[in-house]
Amino acid sequence: WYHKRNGMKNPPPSPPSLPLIGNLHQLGSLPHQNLHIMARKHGPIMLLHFGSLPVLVISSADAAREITITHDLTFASRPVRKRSMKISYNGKDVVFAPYGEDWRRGKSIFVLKLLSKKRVQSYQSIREEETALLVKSIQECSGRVNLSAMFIEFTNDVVCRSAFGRKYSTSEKGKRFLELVGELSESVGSFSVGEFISWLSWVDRARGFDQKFNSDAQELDEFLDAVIQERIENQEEISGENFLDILLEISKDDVSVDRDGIKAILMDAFAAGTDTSSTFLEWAMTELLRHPAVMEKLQTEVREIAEENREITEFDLERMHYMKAVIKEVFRLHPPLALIIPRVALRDVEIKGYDISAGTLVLLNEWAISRDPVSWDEPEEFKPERFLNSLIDFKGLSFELLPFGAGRRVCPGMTFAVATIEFLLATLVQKFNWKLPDGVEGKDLDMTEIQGITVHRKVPLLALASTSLSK
Ligand code: HEM
Repeated sequence: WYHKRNGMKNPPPSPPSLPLIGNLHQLGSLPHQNLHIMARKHGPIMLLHFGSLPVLVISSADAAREITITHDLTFASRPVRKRSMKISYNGKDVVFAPYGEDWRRGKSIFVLKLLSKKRVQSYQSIREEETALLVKSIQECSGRVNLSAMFIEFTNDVVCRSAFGRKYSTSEKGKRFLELVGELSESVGSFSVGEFISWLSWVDRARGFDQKFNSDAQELDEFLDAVIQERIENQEEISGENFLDILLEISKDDVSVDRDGIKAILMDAFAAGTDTSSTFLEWAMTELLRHPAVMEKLQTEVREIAEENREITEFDLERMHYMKAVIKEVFRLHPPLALIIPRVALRDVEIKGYDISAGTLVLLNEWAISRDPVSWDEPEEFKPERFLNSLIDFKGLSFELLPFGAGRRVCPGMTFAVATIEFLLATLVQKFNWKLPDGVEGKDLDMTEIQGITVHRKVPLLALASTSLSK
């Protein structure tokens, strides 16, 4: 019915669907896992329907290349949805902006001005200071360390200092700001019934979703406005060394970067840059605690390159080849954005012989791609060694590993995120020995996932740390 209506000659295989709701009921609470199961039966290029909206689900490296490189321009846009438009100031940001002039301008600000290699190096002192603070809190913790909570605070502080030049996690207002960013991004990321089935939009209204979303968005807007206003009124505080100062500087010459544009870009940095990195760190420590032999090998490498009490340098990190392999393996098994931020087809196109119509929503299931047995031996096993003599990287050219996406919409925060993650992870294994509390063995560690903005651990990760001298 759907296909006939859309006039498609050869649509991709589709699982059976229900009238009116399509396949929405099959997504469950962990859509990436359920879509993975469905793709095993129907193939790596699969067509679903959310309400009447056609949704293409991609689950292999080969098909991902078609979307992100071969037909990059056709799939360079994001769907225009009510909620994402609201928090992105009508697409004045980068993450949710439809393909066009605003997106291009915003993306080049991220790539060239806020997150260039040189600029990321200039944030090194922030990474060092925040890592030292985390080490200190672990040393002061007499019992179990809640690593999940610590990683969230750490990444929030690193992004906050890089974005605003100061931390907000200590004030009540600041804490509320971070909470709002989390809640709003999560609700944009979830599949709300009313967005796909317009006659059911009363369900969202009746549940109070819309009202809460709008009042949260307003509160967040007021916070950002106040921060910007304060900076404008205290010109002497402008250092030019954080996102806000750089954006204010750009807005002097470029009228298109107005107040809303600045707020939208700042919002992106928090929505896209905090939970992604803390989720990664949480899974990295989880896998190391589950695999003591990998932990030991990593500690040996790190401690040989940077002896115990010496601070690790960026030059040291470059020589830590095993650590880089561990990081790739964690990204492979636990991509923080398991379903890459949705794209949309701008025109009719043929993918591997299948007809895709303009307006189709595209979901790249990175979780499925990086577990595909066609690309990976023993895909469910955590084996960093697989990367030691391999050219596969996560920079967007190896389609079997795309935690940061690829093509025009690739993540501009990769260098920033990897610098933060590498430095913290190396320091944590250099300075401490780790084990699970209460005699829990690695193999018994609860690995249940939960879908928020990212796919993170359902149960917080608790661990015991001892200084590496007391092995
Ligand atoms: C481990 C950390 C991170 C992961 C796994 C991650 C992953 C991703 C992914 C998968 C996308 C979508 C790419 C696509 O559609 O092909 C994306 C987009 C984006 N990310 Fe990241 N990201 C991370 C950190 C960051 C950081 C630290 C920032 C900024 C401070 C950032 C800013 C953005 C922006 C602005 C976009 C939108 C790009 C566009 O639509 O053109 N990300 N990220």
